[in-house]
Amino acid sequence: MNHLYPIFLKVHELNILLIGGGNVGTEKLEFLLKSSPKAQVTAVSREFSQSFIDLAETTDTVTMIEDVYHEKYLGAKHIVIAATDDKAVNRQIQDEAKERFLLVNVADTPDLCDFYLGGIVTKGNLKVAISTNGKSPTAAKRLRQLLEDVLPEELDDLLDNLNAYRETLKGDFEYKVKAMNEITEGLVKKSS
Ligand SMILES: C[C@@]1(CC(=O)O)C2=NC(=C\c3[nH]c(c(CCC(=O)O)c3CC(=O)O)Cc3[nH]c(c(CC(=O)O)c3CCC(=O)O)/C=C3\N/C(=C\2)[C@@H](CCC(=O)O)[C@]3(C)CC(=O)O)/[C@H]1CCC(=O)O
Ligand SMILES: NC(=O)c1ccc[n+]([C@@H]2O[C@H](COP(=O)([O-])OP(=O)(O)OC[C@H]3O[C@@H](n4cnc5c(N)ncnc54)[C@H](O)[C@@H]3O)[C@@H](O)[C@H]2O)c1
Repeated sequence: MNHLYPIFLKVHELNILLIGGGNVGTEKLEFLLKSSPKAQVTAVSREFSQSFIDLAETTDTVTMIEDVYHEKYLGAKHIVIAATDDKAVNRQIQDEAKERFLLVNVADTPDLCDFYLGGIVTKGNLKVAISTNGKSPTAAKRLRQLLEDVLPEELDDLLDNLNAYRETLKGDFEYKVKAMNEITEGLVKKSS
């Protein structure tokens, strides 16, 4: 069964705690910033790899704290991502985050995750998130690459135009739904 429910988080307005500044931590930060360049991230790690530091320094929204994990770092956070190479520490982070009802992701350990990070395609205002329910992150990556390639950049113009048209509609809600459905009908019509 696939029980996952995708949501689109405004991570520039939420506080994320990322623990572990090595290979996996860098990968998670890279994909986070690629999609959300102003993501508010506090990174705590015993030590940070040079690639993590280089990446973190590309934005002023990532703060690095060189320290071992302590539960005090969970304070004032909404979301936690554990990416240390110490399984016991990752488990401790998960336990202590759950006690505080925080949403937690233990990178690369599906059983300990409240949510998965997905493959993400951005075309202006359009955002497509991809998950394989944890079955194959590589397939999520390949699908992301495929969709990045086939979804035209013009999609964003289309969304802008539809938004402008929607603003011109004067009728009630029902009228607007009908008008929007009519004008977008061609998007899903199969040519015979
Ligand atoms: C999508 C993406 C987003 C991101 O990272 O932001 C992402 N993993 C990516 C790449 C990737 N990760 C790994 C490989 C090496 C190949 C391989 O091992 O398969 C590659 C491919 C590569 O790097 O080429 C290693 C790996 N990952 C997980 C496990 C454990 C397991 O599967 O049991 C292992 C084995 C660890 C080990 O061997 O010990 C688990 C998870 N990885 C997820 C997300 C979540 C499920 C997403 C879904 O539902 O599909 C989940 C469940 C939890 C999480 O981490 O959130 C990102 C692609 C971004 C992009 O390119 O667009
Ligand atoms: N590198 C990969 O591509 C990969 C692939 C699959 C699985 N994994 C697994 O993922 C885990 C992380 O791998 P990695 O390559 O990122 O390791 P890494 O050694 O590059 O990074 C681990 C980071 O965690 C930090 N750390 C360790 N204990 C800490 C603590 N108590 N508090 C704060 N920070 C702490 C270290 O300082 C380091 O920066 C490992 O268990 C590894 O086996 C890695």
